[in-house]
Amino acid sequence: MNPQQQPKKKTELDEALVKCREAFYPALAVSLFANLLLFIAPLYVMQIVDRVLAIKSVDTLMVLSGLTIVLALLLAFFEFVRARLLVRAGVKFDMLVDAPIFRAVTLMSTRAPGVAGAQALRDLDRVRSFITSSTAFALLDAVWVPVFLALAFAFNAWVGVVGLAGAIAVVAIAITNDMRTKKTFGEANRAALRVDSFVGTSLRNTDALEAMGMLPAMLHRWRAGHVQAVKLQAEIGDRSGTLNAALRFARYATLVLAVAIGTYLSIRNELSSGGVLAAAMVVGFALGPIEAAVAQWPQLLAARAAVERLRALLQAVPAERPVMQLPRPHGVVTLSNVIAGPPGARAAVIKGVNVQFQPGEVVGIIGPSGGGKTSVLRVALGLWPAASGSVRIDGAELGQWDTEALSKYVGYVPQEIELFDGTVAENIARFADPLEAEPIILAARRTGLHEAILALPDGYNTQIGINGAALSGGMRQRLALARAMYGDPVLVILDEPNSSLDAEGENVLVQVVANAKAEGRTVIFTTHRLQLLATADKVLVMNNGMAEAFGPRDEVLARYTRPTVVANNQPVTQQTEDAPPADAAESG
Ligand SMILES: Nc1ncnc2c1ncn2[C@@H]1O[C@H](COP(=O)(O)OP(=O)(O)OP(=O)(O)O)[C@@H](O)[C@H]1O
Repeated sequence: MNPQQQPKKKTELDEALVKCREAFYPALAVSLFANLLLFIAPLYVMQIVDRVLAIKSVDTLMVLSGLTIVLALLLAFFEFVRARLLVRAGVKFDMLVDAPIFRAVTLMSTRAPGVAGAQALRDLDRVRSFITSSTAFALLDAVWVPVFLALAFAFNAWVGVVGLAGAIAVVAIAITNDMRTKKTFGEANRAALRVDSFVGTSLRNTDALEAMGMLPAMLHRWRAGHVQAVKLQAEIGDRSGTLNAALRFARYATLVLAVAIGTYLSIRNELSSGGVLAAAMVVGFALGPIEAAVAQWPQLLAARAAVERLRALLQAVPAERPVMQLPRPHGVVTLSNVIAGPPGARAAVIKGVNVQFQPGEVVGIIGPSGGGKTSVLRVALGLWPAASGSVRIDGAELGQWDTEALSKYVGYVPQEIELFDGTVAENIARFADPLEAEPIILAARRTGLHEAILALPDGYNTQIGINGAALSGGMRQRLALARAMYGDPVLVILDEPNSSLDAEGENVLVQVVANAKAEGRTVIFTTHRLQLLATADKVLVMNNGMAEAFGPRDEVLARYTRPTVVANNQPVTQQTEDAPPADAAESG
């Protein structure tokens, strides 16, 4: 159904990030305490070297060591609390965005089929694990680096200068690296996504791949993309290796400088021997978090890219505006001057369609392949938004309807049957929770499936496999029909519902359509076969995205065909030679 478009501004992701940030503040505070406690070690070393060794007091050694161990325990406690806070922040983030992302992924894949869905769910995992990762810890620590540098200055001005110079060197290395890697990183990401998408579509069509020996050609094509992705990853790996080497050098050089300066000051009696050791430790601690944060930079970039992709996804499929609940529709469907196409496409596929379908009316849509039959159904369902004109149900534009509420009154059998991994009952009931036996059995009976389902190994509880793999093509189509007839569908839309049906199945379908009509439902179907078309009150001929003809069945068909007589005495028609848009003349 038609999601209400909102201006591209804040998404649920941004709101979740703000909430997540709030959860970060306590973690940040705990980080400060944890980092301050780190400074116990240099102080301890200084006391030991300068005092304990000088006075040779075992008691002082024991007291100082005991105290330091207690403080180390406190440090461990802070680390423990911080880890828990971050894990909770990650879970909170996930909980806030998982439903909107799943919704966006689902809607996006009906509009632009591909594997963007799998990628988005992986991105969600990536962002959540980033929040709880050692990278997030390093970043939290890095925030306090200025405080440690200030402490280093307080300890000794020269030690502070060395620490500051080291920090500046590390940050400069990181910035240079970021500037050099950013482009390659983006390219590597896009290449990996292209390969993912290719694998996703190929794996869906493995029968054709294997049966027609397309595997080597596909392997060749996959490899080309894969090799490019691997090369780019290797390039990033190389640069990351250089970065780490440069970082290590900067850190060692800074430490050596700190010791050298400390020793020089010690020679001039401005610093004690313990002070020299402590100075090296203070500088090490001040640089540690920056170095860790810089080393984890690729993870940060990957998480940032994932956030951007998720944000773009949520902007493409914005949340619905809450709308007022409307009463059960009667099923009047009106398309007024509708121009539409797949989301994002420049050219219109439906080019100005004006039709109205009434409750209790059966409309058959015919026309040449590519004429726009499926597309007009997609527009009527709101799967494709109207670029101009309007689509109304009972006079209210699709946007005025609550999508979920309206969907209950819609039964749809798509051209490519989509069933979901679960039981027969779950699929008929559209995965309603809890499942109610009565409407499920009613839908099965309406479509003549009840007995066939009972004959399955587990009856209604039979697992049908991914996309109904465990069922025959005809059974899949009939199950999809039962799902469409589940509940109280006011609008029944069937896109070539008989393409996989045998004669018996087709008879059932004709009966289902007749019953739906008798119950006052609006039935719209596309077909290439005559038997089903005979049930239509009206015929819409779609050609080149336009409604070429719309009116009572016989009137419309007469424009394209000349009467003929067939064995079963059905009023059947044949194509005329001059006007052949409707391939409905193929015999069923
Ligand atoms: N997702 C899409 N993206 C771009 N173009 C599309 C998309 N879906 C359909 N089209 C184009 O819209 C036109 C109408 O397609 P549509 O599937 O509606 O035809 P149809 O009449 O149902 O054909 P058929 O009888 O073969 O199913 C075609 O030219 C098709 O290429």
